[in-house]
Amino acid sequence: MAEERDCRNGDASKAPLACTEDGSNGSISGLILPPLMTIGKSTNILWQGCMVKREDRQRMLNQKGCVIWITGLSGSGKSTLACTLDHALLQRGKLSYVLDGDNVRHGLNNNLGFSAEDRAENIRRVGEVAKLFADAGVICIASFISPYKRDRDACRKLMAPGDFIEVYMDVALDVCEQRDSKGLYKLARAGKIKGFTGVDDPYESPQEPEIVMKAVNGVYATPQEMTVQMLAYLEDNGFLTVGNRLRCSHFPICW
Ligand SMILES: Nc1ncnc2c1ncn2[C@@H]1O[C@H](COP(=O)(O)OS(=O)(=O)O)[C@@H](OP(=O)(O)O)[C@H]1O
Ligand SMILES: Nc1ncnc2c1ncn2[C@@H]1O[C@H](COP(=O)(O)OP(=O)(O)O)[C@@H](O)[C@H]1O
Repeated sequence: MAEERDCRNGDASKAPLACTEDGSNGSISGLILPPLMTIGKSTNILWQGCMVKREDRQRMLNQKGCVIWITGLSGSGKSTLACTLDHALLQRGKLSYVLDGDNVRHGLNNNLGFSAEDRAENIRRVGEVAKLFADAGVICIASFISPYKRDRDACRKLMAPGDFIEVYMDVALDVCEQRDSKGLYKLARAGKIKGFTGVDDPYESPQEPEIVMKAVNGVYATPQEMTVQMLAYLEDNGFLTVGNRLRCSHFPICW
């Protein structure tokens, strides 16, 4: 006989053992069970909650998790800004983590190329990973070309309003091409790389990014100046302090 379990408390040890074919697990011996869900190709699944919440982690870290999404052409300075900001936050005792296009494509996304479909899937996965980092209370800095507005907007929608900070590196193509730190533009112009963003693949500029990094009187800000601007934004919008530090007495059991 199947053991009866209740999953209402979000406790792994109490996961439901039975379900009906219509996706609900119905009622077993009078227990009212929450409905099982179908998410994409996953059937009969339930959200598993834990006692420790995002707010608790944020109070422990004294910061608010968020996603800083840096978008722009190759060579526009995304990675440089991401790493400089990451370093500055560390020095302030804040926990951040950089997700960078090149790096993520070494592992999680090493089965993806640069077709429109693969770029969309790349950004979808990264958006989900970034959301998990933010849920962990981390300031997640995502640095991706992310050329399509629809894909970026889908990532924004994963987050609570205000927690997705889109930063547009508005750097002219010819400037990026002059920098060409990896020699990729040269290869693209020579026809040795097909579908290179800005050369023979599109880049859709953000319409309403939270922050735009662009030239003023023809001069681009340094990565350090941009980092100062980013820190001010995070400070002004309450991401660097939550006050009310976490205490053990907050929980029913103090370990
Ligand atoms: N065809 C093509 N188009 C654009 N970029 C290319 C391409 N092929 C390789 N690369 C290198 O891959 C880096 C971009 O990866 P991303 O994951 O950020 O791209 S995307 O968001 O999925 O469009 C990009 O890194 P960055 O220069 O840091 O942007 C390039 O080094
Ligand atoms: N604000 C800036 N001003 C001038 N050069 C920059 C700036 N930011 C980055 N660079 C240089 O431009 C090149 C590309 O920067 P990178 O951060 O790798 O861009 P992306 O990640 O967008 O491809 C590197 O050589 C970097 O040193």
